[in-house]
Amino acid sequence: MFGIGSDIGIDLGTASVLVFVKGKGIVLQEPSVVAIDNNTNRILAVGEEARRMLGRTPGNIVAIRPLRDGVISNYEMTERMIKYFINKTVGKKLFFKPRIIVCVPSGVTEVEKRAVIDATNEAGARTTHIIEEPIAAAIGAGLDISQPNGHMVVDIGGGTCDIAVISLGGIVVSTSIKVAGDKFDEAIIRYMRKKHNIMIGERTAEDLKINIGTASPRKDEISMEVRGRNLISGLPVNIQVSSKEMQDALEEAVMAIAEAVHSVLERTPPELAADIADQGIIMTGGGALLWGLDKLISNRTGIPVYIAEDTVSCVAKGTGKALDSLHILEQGSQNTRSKYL
Ligand SMILES: Nc1ncnc2c1ncn2[C@@H]1O[C@H](COP(=O)(O)OP(=O)(O)OP(=O)(O)O)[C@@H](O)[C@H]1O
Repeated sequence: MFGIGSDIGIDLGTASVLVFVKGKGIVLQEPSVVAIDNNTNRILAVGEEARRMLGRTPGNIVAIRPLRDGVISNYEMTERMIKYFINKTVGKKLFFKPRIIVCVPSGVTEVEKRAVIDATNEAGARTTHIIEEPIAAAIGAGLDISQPNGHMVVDIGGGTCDIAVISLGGIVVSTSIKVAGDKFDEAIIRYMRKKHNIMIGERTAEDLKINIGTASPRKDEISMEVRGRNLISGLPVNIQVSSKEMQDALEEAVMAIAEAVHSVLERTPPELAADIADQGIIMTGGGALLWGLDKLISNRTGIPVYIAEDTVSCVAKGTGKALDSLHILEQGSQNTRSKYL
């Protein structure tokens, strides 16, 4: 539990929730999962505990991911999850209420933002501000976005890939596509079924992606052995998979991301495009670690691409850093402001 009144930043992600407390850093990182009893609608567990229950529960208990594909798919559960994580961080009895910034996926609507603000206020916040994911990612990557200078951020998470051009603290051009880490895993599962007649699970697909996944050709081919179930015999089998195969499996998904980056650049005002060409494109989020994705985007756009340091916690760190500028946010309209400056 933390210093009463400490300001808090929350990265409300599709895959996980990270909580940042001013002066302490990241204090909580848990999966965005809620387990409920279907009969009574009572919450049984949240976060890591709920994820451990996945696949190990009787029929009346279900584990829900309240945020899916970068949008809030279950309103009530999202509210309850936010309250749970805030209480876990600061405790229920607050003498001085904290100010809280919540970073929401970019696909979230104004109505959903309002719901997040209400839930956060109800959980004990003095004031709540919403910050958009690309802005938080840019701040977390160490960019000075307050200047009249164009930066391009490509944040690839689990559910969405958010591409934004930022200048003077605001988003000038952006897009969000539902092609990111989860879609890479699905593409690998489909490939294994079609090419090898083998069914593999999500965890195995993610292992393949992380270990031998490839977005642009590798000089030295690598391979990995995985276990799956043969769809014809129904029996478990081991199979050797190569990085070239992974490149084929992932081609469509990674090209969709490269095309989306290209289309945002086409819509970017010329002065800002020139700044980006000089400084390069910054990639953040776990999906940015896919081997060769930086090179693929660089080849498609002709602009150098850099992966941010500590890319997975960039958004949470950026939300935390934005706490230092709360006074600027508070000069704006209370509780509804979504711009950084
Ligand atoms: N080394 C790696 N190579 C490829 N992918 C990776 C690697 N490490 C993590 N990932 C992928 O990154 C994704 C999670 O990224 P991140 O934690 O940034 O998502 P999130 O912020 O919760 O999601 P969203 O931004 O969509 O709300 C997962 O799909 C995971 O498999």
